[in-house]
Amino acid sequence: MRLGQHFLIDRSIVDSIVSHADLGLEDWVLEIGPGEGILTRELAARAGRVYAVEIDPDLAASLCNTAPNVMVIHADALTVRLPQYNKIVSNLPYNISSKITYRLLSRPFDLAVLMFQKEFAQRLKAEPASKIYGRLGMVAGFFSHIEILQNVSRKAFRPVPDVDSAIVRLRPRTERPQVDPRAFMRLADILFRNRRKKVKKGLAAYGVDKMTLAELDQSLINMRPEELTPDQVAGLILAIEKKSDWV
Ligand SMILES: C[S@@+](CC[C@H](N)C(=O)[O-])C[C@H]1O[C@@H](n2cnc3c(N)ncnc32)[C@H](O)[C@@H]1O
Repeated sequence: MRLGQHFLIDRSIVDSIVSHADLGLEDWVLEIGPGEGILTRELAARAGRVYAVEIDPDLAASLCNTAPNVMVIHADALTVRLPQYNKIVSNLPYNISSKITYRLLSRPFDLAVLMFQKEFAQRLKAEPASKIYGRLGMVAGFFSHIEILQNVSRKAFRPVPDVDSAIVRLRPRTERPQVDPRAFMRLADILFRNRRKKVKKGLAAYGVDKMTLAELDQSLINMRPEELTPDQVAGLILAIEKKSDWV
């Protein structure tokens, strides 16, 4: 389904998502893809504000009178200028899971409770060197602590999708190495475009010259991208910046 319109019908799942978000009146919540508003109404009852970003014009129009503290934004969540929020709570449209996750991870937030396709949630939380670890796991693991809270049967949605789901909680890693988020994203992207090659090949594509490459930790740069932890990648970026005046 093009817009990923599978609506939650199981109230116990709605209650679970909302309770894991630990909401209070001080919270401003971003909801991506409110749909018919089953989650939106519960968020509005607990949080100070809810920004609900919905791409479908009919659904957006029908949500407008949900509650006085719900601001409906009729737009594409991938491109719209996002409002200020501190928590993100959404049953996401699965067709944009990767792109929206990359977008949200690099922006400030206190807590996110999100529903993803189950396999996507597993890739998000994947450990380095595991079969399913890739760019997504590296980037998500750099920016956040990830918990898979609960698996959700496909029967909790109408129409019933072809896949099961999982509720995931993300908390920002305040202790992460201080590298430019855009630099991290770019290097992770380049490394996994060359995932069968050694890390040094990806670094060359990132723009690192031969002299700088020779000064980096050789055991790291001779590994494959999927063997590197997020912090080892961040360490490489810091070392490159230190050894060259190249930013
Ligand atoms: C999986 S449904 C979830 C609906 C609702 N939150 C629920 O739990 O019942 C995803 C929703 O996201 C909307 N959507 C899809 N792509 C979108 C985009 N790029 N930006 C904003 N909303 C989008 C769909 O129209 C749909 O209402």
